[in-house]
Amino acid sequence: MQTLEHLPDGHPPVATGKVGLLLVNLGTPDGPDKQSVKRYLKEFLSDKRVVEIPDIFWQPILRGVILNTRPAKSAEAYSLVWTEDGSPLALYTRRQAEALDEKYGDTVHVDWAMRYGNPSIASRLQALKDAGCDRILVAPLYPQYSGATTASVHDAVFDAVKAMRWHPAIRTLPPYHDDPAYIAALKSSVEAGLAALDFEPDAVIASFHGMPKRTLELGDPYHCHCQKTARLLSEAMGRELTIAFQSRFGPAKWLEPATDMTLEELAKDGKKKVAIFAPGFSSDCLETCEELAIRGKEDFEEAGGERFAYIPCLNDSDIGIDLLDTLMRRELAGWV
Ligand SMILES: C=CC1=C(C)c2cc3[nH]c(cc4nc(cc5[nH]c(cc1n2)c(C)c5CCC(=O)O)C(CCC(=O)O)=C4C)c(C)c3C=C
Ligand SMILES: [Fe+2]
Ligand SMILES: [Fe+2]
Repeated sequence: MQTLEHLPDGHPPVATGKVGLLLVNLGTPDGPDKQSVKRYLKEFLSDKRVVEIPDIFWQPILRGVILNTRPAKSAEAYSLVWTEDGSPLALYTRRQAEALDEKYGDTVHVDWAMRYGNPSIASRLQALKDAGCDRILVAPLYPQYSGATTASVHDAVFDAVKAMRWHPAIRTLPPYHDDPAYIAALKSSVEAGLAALDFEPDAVIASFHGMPKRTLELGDPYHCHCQKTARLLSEAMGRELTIAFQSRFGPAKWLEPATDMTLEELAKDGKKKVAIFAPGFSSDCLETCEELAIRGKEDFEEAGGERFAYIPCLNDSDIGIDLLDTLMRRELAGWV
């Protein structure tokens, strides 16, 4: 880090000359308890990018109904997947940042943040700034763009810099749903997962997080990005993939087919052995560890399925870190 020289009297010391990289994921509660989950859900579900209903209608439902019922149920689910080092999402995101920081040494200062909960985007951007980073690449770790995820991270970043007198230069990582490096990483990881099974699946399912169907009609590219990822991966692997959308929330219509219904239908159609993976999540999290690996398995077996395998996300595997490295180096070009 350089410190600006020849500052006039009274000017505070200025740290400058470094490049920062901030990995950002969705966010997770501080603990698997009802209060922590309630705090997290309140912040998450009050984001207008996530629930696009005017506050006058939505806040009474959120505060009067959802925050009095969902936290207990969700806390129970979180407690099933919580690790000694915290929530899986926070654990893998931190490890991804540490692995990249180790790779980049002094050239790039790497940190991580969560859109909701801790560590916040504002606090980590300020920490990078304080460490002398005047050029910062912000990387929302979502391969497929959606307003609810990628754009919401951008909102939080630009809200945070609004409070700064001297802005760092900011770059953001574009969606990488069709990037050959991403498709190749998924192919290697899924093929290794399949090769380790002691059965040949009748169906391989790519399960993406769902979104309200209305967002597609309003022009959000998320659904198209998911379809393209699945098509490119299927072509690269030379095998059919079944696409499905998980984690439906609320009464509105969501993208289809739903993962739980797909598992049930496959079992009923005689496809008794399945493998499932979640290409849209760069880290394992509640939605993969609990909803897919635990509940998905139960639902499939209850419907008559016999063998079920969950293939983990890229996380901080060598394949996963190499992918992040490729993506970040490209976006850092000219800065390092
Ligand atoms: C990967 C992309 C994601 C999209 C798109 C997305 C949209 C979306 N999610 C909700 C509601 C919930 N999601 C929850 C958890 C959750 N969601 C994502 C990712 C995407 N969400 C992740 C990575 C996680 C896991 C967080 C963790 O701590 O592990 C939850 C909270 C859990 C629960 O109570 O079930 C909710 C609620 C909406 C409404 C939405 C699109 C509008
Ligand atoms: Fe570093
Ligand atoms: Fe979600």
